[in-house]
Amino acid sequence: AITRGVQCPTGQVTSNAACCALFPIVDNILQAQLFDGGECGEEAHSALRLSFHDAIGFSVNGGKGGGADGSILAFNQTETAFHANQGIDDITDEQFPLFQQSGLSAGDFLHLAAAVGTANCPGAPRLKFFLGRPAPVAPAPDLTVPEPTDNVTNILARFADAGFTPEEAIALLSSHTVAASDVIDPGFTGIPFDSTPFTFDTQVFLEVLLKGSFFPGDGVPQPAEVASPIQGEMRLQSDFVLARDPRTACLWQEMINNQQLMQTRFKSAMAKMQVLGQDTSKLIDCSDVVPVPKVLADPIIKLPPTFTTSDIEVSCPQLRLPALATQAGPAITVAPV
Ligand code: HEM
Ligand SMILES: [Ca+2]
Repeated sequence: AITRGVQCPTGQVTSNAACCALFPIVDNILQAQLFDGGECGEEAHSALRLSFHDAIGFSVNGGKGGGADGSILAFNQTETAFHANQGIDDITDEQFPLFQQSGLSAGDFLHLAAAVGTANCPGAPRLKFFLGRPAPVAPAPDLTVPEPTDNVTNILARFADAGFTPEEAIALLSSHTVAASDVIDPGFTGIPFDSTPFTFDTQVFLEVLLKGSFFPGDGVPQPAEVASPIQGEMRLQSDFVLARDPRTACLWQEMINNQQLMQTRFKSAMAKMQVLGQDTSKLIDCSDVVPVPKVLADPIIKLPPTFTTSDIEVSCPQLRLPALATQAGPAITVAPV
């Protein structure tokens, strides 16, 4: 095979010499320090969420923020005070000194961190990374980040204003397969959104559609949540309504047990999101610095123990549900992450 590209002083091959500087940042700053040696843990999850909360501060109609520019990191005092960014100061606090050490712009550092953190989650697609975002000029204004109490009309309108179709919005929500809540339920942290918060599988699309009966933490329903199917799991109201609304139900349901579809759609929606508001003609494709995620040995998902297909609240009747087996054993409780 012909090797195209350049060999870096550190040994790796990349398409552009400008990308060589990123390998030591990926290995020594992101993987070794931020992600505890390459884990799909709390920091990887939060780095992915942060890329969304940064990028979505944008409007195709103008008048909002700079999009995927790192403003939430550079101007963290301002943006972390917004209600929708509650709890996100944990990850901006961790990233800020590492960003300063890296020599990258805030946007490049934050969006590289999201791509690398996601790559630590088995089953994830290998996200792209483009280098060269200028320093952000100002914080994003408040009220650009969707809230879990928002209705479907408002959520889709905000995504559309930022340039995303409903299909892309649902694709981006694949991220809730590696996610947990720290602030919805007062006094309880790390409450996962599906039973496999360390695996980038399609389990979340299934579990959000199952009949719900539990509230995690102290068991008191909060305004942002609705009953979940599994003890210890949280179901966001926004995920619940998006999974059932005629405008998005089929986009949601077709992800169930379709690892390939989820990966393809998530990868392309993330590629768009991570350069939102940027002049892409000035960016360099450094995607080959992103680690290759582990492939799932078995991407075929199962219903949680005791559930059957009749517990699925089918909301897209025109689409046939995949045949799913049920995991053996008694009802499970999911542990905090
Ligand atoms: C309708 C849009 C969305 C809403 C309403 C929403 C809401 C939330 C909420 C309330 C949390 C829990 C925060 C906490 O209690 O700590 C959360 C976590 C998370 N969200 Fe979203 N989200 C949305 C879209 C997205 C998108 C587009 C992404 C990424 C592309 C994303 C990635 C994540 C991740 C990875 C977490 C877990 C963070 C962690 O475990 O530390 N979300 N989301
Ligand atoms: Ca999962």
